[in-house]
Amino acid sequence: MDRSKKPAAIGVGASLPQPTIAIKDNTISASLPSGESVTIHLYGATVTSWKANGQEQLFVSKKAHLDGSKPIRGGIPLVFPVFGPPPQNHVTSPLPQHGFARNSNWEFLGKSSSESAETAGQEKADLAVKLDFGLSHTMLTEEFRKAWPLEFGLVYSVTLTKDTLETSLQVRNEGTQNFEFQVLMHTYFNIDNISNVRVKGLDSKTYVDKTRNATSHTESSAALAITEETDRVYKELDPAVPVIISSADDDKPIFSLTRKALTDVVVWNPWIEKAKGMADFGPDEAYQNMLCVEAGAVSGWQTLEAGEAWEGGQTIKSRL
Ligand SMILES: O=P(O)(O)OC[C@H]1O[C@H](O)[C@H](O)[C@@H](O)[C@@H]1O
Repeated sequence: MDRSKKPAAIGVGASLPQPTIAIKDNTISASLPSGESVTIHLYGATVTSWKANGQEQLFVSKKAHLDGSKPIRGGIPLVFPVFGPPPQNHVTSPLPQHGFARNSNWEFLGKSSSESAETAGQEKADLAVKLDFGLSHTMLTEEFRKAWPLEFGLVYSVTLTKDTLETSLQVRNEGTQNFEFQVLMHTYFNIDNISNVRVKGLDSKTYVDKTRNATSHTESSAALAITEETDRVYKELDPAVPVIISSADDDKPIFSLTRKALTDVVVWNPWIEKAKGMADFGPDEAYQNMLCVEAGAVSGWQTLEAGEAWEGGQTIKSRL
């Protein structure tokens, strides 16, 4: 990891309340003076808490392993360089499901804060704190390095503002040959009750239904209700158009999700039987309190030439 690229503090007004950072037990937390906070485990650079409007916005299973023995079941695990079970006869074939990023130890590169000059001292909405995390091929376990022997650098940035959480990933090819990758931000949203939410913004989009032998369909619902096991990869979405989790009662948005360079969106809920079957998912009925809406580039492969960089990300707005 090139440490000379550490982020610098920018535009910090000395007299204004500033974000605070706490580093404890392999987790990094940042809080804004207005009360919002975010926590990231270095294991997987997994965001495990995002509090806004006085409420936890992310779902984490009560049985999640937080000791680095297994990818964390909840929050925002980062999927890289392959989504799902790797295909056969591919460079990613020896890797586990969803790759190695979510089960590797990342390093904390530092934080930066910013506040727009026009609003400084008046409107705190623009105060932002950005935490950067790095993972490179030299940091992987020997097993993962053997399984994916390519030279890469990842910088994952988590930015908290009063109303949003942004996660973005930069992938650098530091080797001498091209490589292919997939990436996905596997966000587990915390919801009151699955029967009371709808997913909007998928209407007329083509999706692959992984619960029905990966068959292709076209979404006909403008407000998708989740009433059974759901595992769908929606393709070719305009990243600038939000996908919205809304309330079925009053149609108000609960979360909205815009993306950069991530044109696929996965919608996943394990429902009753699958939830029971996952040893790290609990309690069993918690499938009612979560919905994964995952921004990714997973239906094809991104090709990155030697020396080149790629960047993609998501911005989540909560309880608008
Ligand atoms: O159990 P995991 O490896 O964490 O995967 C959890 C889920 O991730 C994605 O949403 C996939 O589309 C699902 O097929 C998978 O079951």
